[in-house]
This record gives sequence, structure tokens and C-alpha cells, in this order.
Amino acid sequence: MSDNLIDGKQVAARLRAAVGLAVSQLLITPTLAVVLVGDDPASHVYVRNKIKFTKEAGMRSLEHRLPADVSEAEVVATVRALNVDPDVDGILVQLPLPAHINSDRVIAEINPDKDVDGLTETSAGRLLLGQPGLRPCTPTGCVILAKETLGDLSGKHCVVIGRSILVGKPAALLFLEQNCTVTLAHSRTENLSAVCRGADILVPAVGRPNMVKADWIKAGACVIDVGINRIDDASRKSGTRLVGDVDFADAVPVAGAITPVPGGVGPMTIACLLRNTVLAACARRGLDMPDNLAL
Ligand SMILES: Nc1nc2c(c(=O)[nH]1)N[C@@H](CN(C=O)c1ccc(C(=O)N[C@@H](CCC(=O)O)C(=O)O)cc1)CN2
Ligand SMILES: [Mg+2]
Repeated sequence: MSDNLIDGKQVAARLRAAVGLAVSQLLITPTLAVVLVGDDPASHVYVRNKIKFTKEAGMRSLEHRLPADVSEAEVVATVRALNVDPDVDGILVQLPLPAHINSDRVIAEINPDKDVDGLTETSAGRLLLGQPGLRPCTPTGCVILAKETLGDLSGKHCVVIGRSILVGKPAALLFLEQNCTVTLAHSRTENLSAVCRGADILVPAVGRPNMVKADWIKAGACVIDVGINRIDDASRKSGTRLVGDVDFADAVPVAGAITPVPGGVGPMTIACLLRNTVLAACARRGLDMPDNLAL
């Protein structure tokens, strides 16, 4: 084990404990509603963990499991019912949805004040405008891990690779909110490796196994690897293993700090969802955000 690892499992466990403490000090019990459509095995595992950790933090969990052949109209009707249910603080639609359902249309239905994934147009607009609102979970997890490692991020050069709606674009805005100088790089970026070598904080989020090599990384940089890619590995009983977008073995000697995959950003996604559920529950009732959940 190398001593420059950022232990996402441990940071996530601490954040979940902080959420539990905040919940225990509230006079209300926040409620998270999860909508799961179909039988994607990975989605089932993620949702099971979301429900388990929601309950462990002292919150209420509601589940809506819909069959793979459900109509888009029925999913929308489910979301609309949760929007107007006064007992529901957070609504999460697990992605991906089956191909016949337009996820943009479903997400657009979520009441922004209950949008604990931070994926609605309103949440994205609030982030862009610097207004209070619910921020996407995985990018928030990246910021927390970087702050955990470096402290104040002001003035640091952060290079995010990937411009997805779920991670890349909001990550760039969230690091900007931390006063970083941000470069949002992507598949068309010229001299990508040289751009990355300028980063104090490098955040690859492209879904390309082992793409980032040691010579893309400035000595001592903080590397937050968002990629979770399953690749073949005949030496494993399962025949596969998970790797990030960073060639971990190559990068470890160069990076000042680096997240492993698994055990890095992934666990932070669920911990940040729990945090957002508390933030949504407080904001809906005009309560201040619990101090211990501030970024
Ligand atoms: N509505 C949403 N859908 C999806 C999101 C999301 O944030 N909201 N993100 C991903 C899936 N996801 C949570 O939903 C998620 C992915 C991975 C992990 C995680 O902890 N991964 C582990 C490895 C797990 C494994 O062994 O397979 C790790 O990286 O250590 C948590 C949550 C897409 N959908
Ligand atoms: Mg959602």
C-alpha cells in the first residue's frame, strides 16, 4: 500500500456519520424516495446501498420499483406523485433508464427543491449562477476529496477531463466555486497530456480505462479519478476487475495523492446523496444547513 492514497471509503464513512449526527439533531426525519426502473444488476446494487445507508443515517427511505417495460408516462406519474407528497424531501431516479424512456424528460419532472441528484435544469442553472441549490453528488464528492487532501483549493489549477452532464461540467463549476482556476478538457482538446501536466488537481471523468499515464501528471499533483471501468482480467475468479481512467500503477509514484478505483470517488457519490437529502429537507422547511455538513 502506498502512503499517498486518498481513502474514499474512509472519507465517505465519515461524511455518512456526519449526516447521521445532523439528522439526530433535527426535529424532523428526512425522507428519500428512490425510483428504480428495470433490472440492471449494477443499478440494483447501487440502490440497495443507497437505501441501506439512508436508513443507517437515521432517515426514511421509500422505494418505487417499476418493471423494465413500464411506460415513460408511468415513470413521470410516479415522479409527479412524489413531487407533491409533503413527506418526501428527496427524489432520486436511478440511471440509466431503459432505452425506451427519455431520461431527460423524466429528470425534468423532478421538483428542483427535491432534486437530490442535482440533475434538473433548475439545479444546473442555480450552480451556474452561484445560487444556493442541490449540487450533483459525484462532483461534490470530488471536491470533498480534494479539500480533504489539499485544504483550501483557492488558486489551484484544476483540470477536469470530460464534459458530461453528470460529472464533467458540474465538476468544473464546483471547483470554480472553490476559487480554482479551471480547465475543462475533453476528447477534442489539443495536447491533452500537456494540458493535464499543468494541473495541481486532475479529475479524469471520461470512462476510458487506464487512459491517464504517469507523464500526464505533474509531480505531486492531486489525482481524483472518477472513472469506474470494468475490464477483462483472466487472473480473477470473476474474469473482470474495476479500473479507473488513470493507469494507477503508473501514476502512483508521480502523484502527490491519488484516489484508487474501487474505493475512491464511488463511495463518495452515495455519501453526498445522503448529505443532499438533509440539505433538501432543511431548505424545504426554512431551516439552516447543519454546520457539520458545510463543504
Ligand atoms: N441517479 C443517479 N444515477 C447514477 C448515478 C448517480 O449519481 N445518480 N451515478 C452512477 C451510479 N452510482 C450511483 O448511483 C454509483 C456508482 C458507483 C458507486 C461505487 O461506490 N462504486 C464502487 C465500486 C462498486 C463495484 O464494485 O462495482 C467504488 O468505486 O468503490 C456508487 C454509486 C450512475 N447512475
Ligand atoms: Mg435523478
